[in-house]
Amino acid sequence: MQLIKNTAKKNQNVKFLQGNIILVGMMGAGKTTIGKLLANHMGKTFIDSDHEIQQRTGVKIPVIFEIEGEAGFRRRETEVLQELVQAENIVLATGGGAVLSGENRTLLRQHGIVVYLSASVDELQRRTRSDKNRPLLQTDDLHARLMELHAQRDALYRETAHIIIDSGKQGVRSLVQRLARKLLFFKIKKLRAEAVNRKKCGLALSSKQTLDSSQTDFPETKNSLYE
Ligand SMILES: Nc1ncnc2c1ncn2[C@@H]1O[C@H](COP(=O)(O)OP(=O)(O)O)[C@@H](O)[C@H]1O
Ligand SMILES: O=C(O)C1=C[C@@H](OP(=O)(O)O)[C@@H](O)[C@H](O)C1
Ligand SMILES: [Mg+2]
Repeated sequence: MQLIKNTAKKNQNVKFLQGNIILVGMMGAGKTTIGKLLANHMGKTFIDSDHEIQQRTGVKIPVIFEIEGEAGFRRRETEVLQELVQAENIVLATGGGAVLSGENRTLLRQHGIVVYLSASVDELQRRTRSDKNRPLLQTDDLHARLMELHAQRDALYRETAHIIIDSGKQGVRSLVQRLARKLLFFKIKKLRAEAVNRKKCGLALSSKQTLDSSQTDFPETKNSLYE
């Protein structure tokens, strides 16, 4: 009986949370790993922008960096993101540098709930130290490089995200469950804010019988679920 209740509740939540979820964060934050599990948990399709770029070019990311430089990779990344965000009901894992462009940041925020998976530099170092597929991390001093990238990017991830979650403190499965709960609360909060505003707009209309554009704008839900 409990199982039936739980399943019914999960199905309700799945329906309620239709739409895109977009993961941003540093290399090693877990965007690809958590993204796959989250998509499975929420009945969404998983897409990874790096994977997509590799599919389309037929080569691995280090080869793109070698031939076209980082600038060439960034052009491809923007192009692919513009296309991928048009999908519906996906979990999109972006590459760690996607937020470097203002154009990308706006695009991502407009097309889904953006989640910043944050982690300490020590944790990121543990997770990426033996990786050969991240050209920006092929250096003698991995810790210093990660510190530098984190200093450049942390504010951009925060600016882009609707939700921030620390990905460093627990196993991946409980992280996915915690994130799913946060997404649910975020949606509830957003709908409440919209309902309150509709009510306000209605009252303003009946008293003034006018409606200008500032009254129709719903409040930004920006960064409303920080830990
Ligand atoms: N929350 C986590 N806890 C422990 N290890 C993790 C976690 N998230 C990812 N990892 C591990 O870190 C490595 C990098 O993860 P990945 O998903 O590729 O990160 P990203 O796509 O953000 O660069 C992988 O080996 C993965 O298993
Ligand atoms: O942070 C970055 O600039 C990059 C992150 C990588 O993706 P992950 O964040 O999935 O490792 C990949 O897009 C490329 O190597 C550049
Ligand atoms: Mg990844």
